[in-house]
Amino acid sequence: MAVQGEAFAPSDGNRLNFGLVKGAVWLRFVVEAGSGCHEPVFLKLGNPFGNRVSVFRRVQGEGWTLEASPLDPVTGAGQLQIRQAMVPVNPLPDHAAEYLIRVAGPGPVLAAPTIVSGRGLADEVGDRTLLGGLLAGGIVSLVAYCAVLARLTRLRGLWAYSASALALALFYGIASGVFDRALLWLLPAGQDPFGAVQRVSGFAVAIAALFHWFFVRGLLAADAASWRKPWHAALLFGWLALAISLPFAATQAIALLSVAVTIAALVAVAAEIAAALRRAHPLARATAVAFGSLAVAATGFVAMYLGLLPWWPALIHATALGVWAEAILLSVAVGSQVRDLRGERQRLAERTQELSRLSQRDALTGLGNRRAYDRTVPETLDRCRRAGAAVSLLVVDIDHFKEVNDRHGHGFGDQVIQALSATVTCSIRTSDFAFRYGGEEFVLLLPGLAMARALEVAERVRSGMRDSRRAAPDGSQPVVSVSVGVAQMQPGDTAETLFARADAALYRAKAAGRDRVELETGGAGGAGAGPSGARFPA
Ligand SMILES: Nc1nc2c(ncn2[C@@H]2O[C@H](COP(=O)(O)OP(=O)(O)OP(=O)(O)O)[C@@H](O)[C@H]2O)c(=O)[nH]1
Repeated sequence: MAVQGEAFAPSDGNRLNFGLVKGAVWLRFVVEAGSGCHEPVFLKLGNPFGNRVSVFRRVQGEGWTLEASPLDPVTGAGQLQIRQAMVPVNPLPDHAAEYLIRVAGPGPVLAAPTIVSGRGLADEVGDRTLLGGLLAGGIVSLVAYCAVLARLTRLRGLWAYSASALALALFYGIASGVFDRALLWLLPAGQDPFGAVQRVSGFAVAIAALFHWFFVRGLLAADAASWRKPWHAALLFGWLALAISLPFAATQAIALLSVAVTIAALVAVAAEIAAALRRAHPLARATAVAFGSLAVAATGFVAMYLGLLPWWPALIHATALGVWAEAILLSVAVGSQVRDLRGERQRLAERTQELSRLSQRDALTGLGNRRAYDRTVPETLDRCRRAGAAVSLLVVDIDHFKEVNDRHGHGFGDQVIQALSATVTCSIRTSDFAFRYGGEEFVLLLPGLAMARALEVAERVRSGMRDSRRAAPDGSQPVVSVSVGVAQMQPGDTAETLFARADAALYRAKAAGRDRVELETGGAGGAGAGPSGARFPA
């Protein structure tokens, strides 16, 4: 290849691409004498996969000399990078110079020679710094994003996703040369940087694929804990241990292992998605589309790398786009799942509230049941005691209810219970409480009412019940009466002692002939401490 003076102008028009060739590629070019270019010009051998480049130079009339290896980062004085051989091609004013360049590597060889000016080279370094910045920013934001999402959704698999993204970023960083300096710095003296590039990138892809599998498992697994099986961790740590011993391992073996692990992990991901699709997991389809887009791009990239497809740099970006497409699709899917979960939580909260309300209601009368009684009475007594307010408790029991049932049937008995409930509800204020304590026994809790007013309420219930009539199945309108026992809270009273005194009063009302109101006769916890009993005969 002869480089003419006018062809020195760096432009994309000078880009030659020899594609992927197995073995070695030899390039020969001549720089003619006095070509009149004074700006430093370089032949850049784009060589993204870390092949070896040797440059031989011959000035007119002399023998071939091996240029200081352009791949030696030390002697290259900043012009040489691991995968970019920069060969200075400025012609001598009087002599033509001839160059022979050999590009070779253990795998496919790519040689894409480009003429760049010194300024172009500086721009390229700037571009690379920008790319490095974007990559670093992208990684940090992706990890932060995954952390926030993981916290919000409690989907642990998202940590695996950010680990996968980190590993993939490592691959891209290495493939694009962003991490060259770091890699050279880390590499023990005497180690082959090209082999290291291949091994580290192979490892990075395999680790990305492994973490991807963990992520998809975490996302789609039927049993949330199953993805954390110990052998997953063992696999991962085994792999990391291999990665640590990287510089000492054989390149070919490691490359093969990397490919095997990558393929196995990708097959596992596909199997996971297929199983989730069969189970109709809500995220299965989005994951299939997302993973599919990444898989198509990555397959194209690998095919290109293996020489099955023509070299097309855009495919590298397609893989990056695949990653982003996956990230976006999964975000949308996870977001919609979060929305569904929020809705579900809201519905559950409402249902729980409803159930808790129902669990404290008596089905026949709609009044508070025994559970509501047990919750409300101690609380109310406490509140009234602290406020220094009086509180009275009434126990109301239907007289001869067994007889009512026996004579007129249980249906009619139920109607009587409902009638008592209605009478009770009409006789108290909204701030009072009424409970169906047991079968035909009701309890009224009247905060703020002392004995005299409580008696009035009790009497209202008793007379109201007596006056209310309903037709029995036999056409008669039997009178159904109730007996009431009344007690007022005394210092030291508990719900139990207060109830016991009201119940004792009720017992006396029953004993005295029923259809009457009886007051307590004892004080808190026993006899003699309270107001004296009173009787309201029918
Ligand atoms: N119809 C109906 N009957 C009930 C219900 N709950 C309890 N009972 C009945 O109420 C009756 C209560 O009878 P007892 O405890 O002997 O009392 P009583 O017959 O009212 O006699 P005294 O209380 O002494 O006047 C029983 O026959 C129970 O079956 C209910 O929800 N519906």
